[in-house]
Amino acid sequence: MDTLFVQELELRAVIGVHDWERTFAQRLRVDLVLGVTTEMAAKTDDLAHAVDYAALAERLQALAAQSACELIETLAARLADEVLEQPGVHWVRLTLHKPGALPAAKSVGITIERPIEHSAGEVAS
Ligand SMILES: Nc1nc2c(c(=O)[nH]1)N=C([C@H](O)[C@@H](O)CO)CN2
Repeated sequence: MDTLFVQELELRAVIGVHDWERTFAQRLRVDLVLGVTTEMAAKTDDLAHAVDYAALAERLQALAAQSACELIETLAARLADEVLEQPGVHWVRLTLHKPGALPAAKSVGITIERPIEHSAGEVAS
């Protein structure tokens, strides 16, 4: 199994448990590691046989922008489900950072791991 990664993708989302957090979109960052098979993409040199990380990044940014979760756990799970909807993704490890959450810390966040069985998405061969 190969891995495809995206580091520090910027997202914006309404997120947080406090009333003041419900009034504006906060800046978040997400790190992704995807379990993928790359043999066919490498053999054909054709994006149609690869997981398109640019298209995936846009989908995650759009999903975050439309969301309004209270907890980072909830948004992370929804983002992971979206990743697993992509054909060819077998599993995902996703870290969601909320840099502004704790003034005394550089960042806080959560890392979740999900196998394809966790989602309704199908794996394309
Ligand atoms: N486990 C979590 N703890 C907290 C969260 C969260 O999303 N998951 N969120 C908050 C607040 O929204 C915080 O970011 C700002 O005070 C607190 N704890």
